[in-house]
Amino acid sequence: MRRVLVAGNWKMHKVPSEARVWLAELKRLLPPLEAEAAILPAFPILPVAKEVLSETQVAYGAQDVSAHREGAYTGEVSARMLKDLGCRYAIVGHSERRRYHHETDALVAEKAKRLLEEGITPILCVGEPLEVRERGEAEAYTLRQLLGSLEGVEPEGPERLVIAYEPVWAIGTGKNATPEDAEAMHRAIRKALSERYGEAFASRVRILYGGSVNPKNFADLLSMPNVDGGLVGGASLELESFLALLRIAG
Ligand SMILES: O=C[C@H](O)COP(=O)(O)O
Repeated sequence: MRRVLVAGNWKMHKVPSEARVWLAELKRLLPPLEAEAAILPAFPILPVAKEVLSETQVAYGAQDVSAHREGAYTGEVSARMLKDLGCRYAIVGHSERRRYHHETDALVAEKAKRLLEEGITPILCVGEPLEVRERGEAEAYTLRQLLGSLEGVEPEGPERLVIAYEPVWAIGTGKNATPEDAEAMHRAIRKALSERYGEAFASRVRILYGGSVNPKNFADLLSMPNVDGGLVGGASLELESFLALLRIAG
C-alpha cells in the first residue's frame, strides 16, 4: 500500500564533479525497482542531479529550504528555486539543522508550507536525544515535535508528506534503533497523524527510519509494518552500499 522510499542524505559530502561520476554510475547500475530511490545532495550538486537523473526513476531533492518565498535573505534557497531544479523532495527539520541552526517547530512548519506551495514533498524529521529516551520520554517528545512541526501544514494528499523518525542518538553512531523500538515509535507517529489528518490519510503517509541504517540492519527494519523506508546518511555515500539498500528494499 505504501511504496518504500530509500532516500540518501549526502549531508555536506561530495563536490559536483564527484557527484557527476557517482550519479552516472548509479544510472548505469540501477536495478529494476519496486521501491523509490532519492538522492538528497547539498544545493550546489542539484543541477548535476537534474542533468544526470532527470530521465531516470531516481528522484532527487534538497536538505533544507528557506521559510521565505523570496527576497533579501542572503544565503537562503527558496522552494521556487528547488522546484525549478526539478526537486521532488526536501528535508525539513533535520536534527542537525535544529541543533546547529536552532530551528524551531514553527520554523520547520513554515518551511514545509513553502515546499507544499511549490509541489515539493517535505521529508519532515523528528526524533529524540539520548537523555530524553533514557528518561522514558521519547514518544512524548517526538510527538510534540511532530505536531508542532505540522502546525498549519495541510498537504493535498498523503503522498505529499513523508515523516522521518531519526533518533538523534542513532545518527552517525553505528547504533541504530532496534526494529521493535523503531516500529513502536512509527506506530505512535501514525496514530498522531491519524488524529491530525484522519485515518485514511495517515495510513498512506510514508514514515522512514533514519539513524545508522546500513545493508546489515535494513531488512529487519523494513520488516516492521510501519517502517516504510530509510533516510540514510553514511551508507548512502558509497555507491555499493546504496545499491545494496535498494536491492533489499526491492
Ligand atoms: O539523514 C540521515 C540521518 O541523519 C542518518 O544519518 P546516518 O545514516 O549517517 O546515521
